[in-house]
Amino acid sequence: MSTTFSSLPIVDLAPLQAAQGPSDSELKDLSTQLHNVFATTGFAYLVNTPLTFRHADVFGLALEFFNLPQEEKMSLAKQSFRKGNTNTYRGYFPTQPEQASDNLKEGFEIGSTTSVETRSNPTRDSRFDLSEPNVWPAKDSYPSRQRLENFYSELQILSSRLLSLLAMSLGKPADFFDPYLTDSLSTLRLLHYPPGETAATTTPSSSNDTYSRDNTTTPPPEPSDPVKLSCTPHTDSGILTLLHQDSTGGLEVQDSSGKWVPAPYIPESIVVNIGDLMAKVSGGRFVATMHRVRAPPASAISVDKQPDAKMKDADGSRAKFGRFSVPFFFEPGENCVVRAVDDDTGSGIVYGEHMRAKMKTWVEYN
Ligand SMILES: O=C(O)CCC(=O)C(=O)O
Ligand SMILES: [Fe+2]
Repeated sequence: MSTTFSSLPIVDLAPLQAAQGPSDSELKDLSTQLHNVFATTGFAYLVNTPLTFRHADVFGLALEFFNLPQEEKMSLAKQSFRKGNTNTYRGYFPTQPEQASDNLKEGFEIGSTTSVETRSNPTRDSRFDLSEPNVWPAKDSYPSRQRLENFYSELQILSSRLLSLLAMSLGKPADFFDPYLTDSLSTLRLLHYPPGETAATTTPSSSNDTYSRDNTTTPPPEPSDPVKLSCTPHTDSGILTLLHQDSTGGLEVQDSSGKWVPAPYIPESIVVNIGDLMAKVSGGRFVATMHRVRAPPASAISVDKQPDAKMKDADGSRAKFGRFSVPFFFEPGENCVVRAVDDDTGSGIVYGEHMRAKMKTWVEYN
């Protein structure tokens, strides 16, 4: 049950780093901790994760992409942004200030590196191919492709381990959700929020026009508290989200009373939250919490970015300014039938159909 809170809990994943693996009692303890945070705040920080990527590595990968010339980024744009392109689901999306002044972000998304041919029975329609291959800049423009793919794999493995712990916490065997992950559609997204002067002052939008797999819903009104947003209030739609945010700040999470609680930067931490799908699968025990991002101030340049040699601004790119974040949306396969763990009625929803229906309401696909 969602609760009030004034800060997010911290879950220490150090036991997952042990060479000999966690003990049974450590696993049980982690499972209970995760259950408790996801049943209350729905959001937590993870520290001492087993990832080999440090924050500087992660934001280096993002900066290298966003510092590419705009035309090169647009050559990777999804079809809804560049008609001649064939990629419908993976690739680049630019900021769209004319569509949503409270949703100012550019992004680059990749899915699994498993080739589509090896995937079982993808259901395609003419508009969106959820299993389409990734698109990439030329090798010498983006030498970090392999590292980004490795990062995706590490995040998928970590998410799977967390999902096993959640299965245990719901009274199921650790491998209960393994079938969900056949041909998983997880997405790794690099995000850049340009500095605040371009973001309009706004009361939070009631539009559903987020550029993402986010589920944007109407937040409670805040007439006395107009804020500049660059990511409009939403819940995420999948199983879990693992978020790397830089030190700019601005992420806020809504508690059950409607209050927005800051989720400030904690060095080397990952923010984790439950998506709509996992809230449903848990039979309502876990909560998919609303969150948003304040527009970064015009002066925003976080310490993570400063020492990087790639900061040179040859083409006038302003990518070094603003906020960077890297969410990983952990999602099941397209053909996965999703139902609540204790629901024996046989009903369920096919995840791919659910995603396609949702995408029709997102501005980037219309
Ligand atoms: O940039 C952030 O910190 C959050 C992004 C987010 O919530 C999303 O992309 O779903
Ligand atoms: Fe989100």
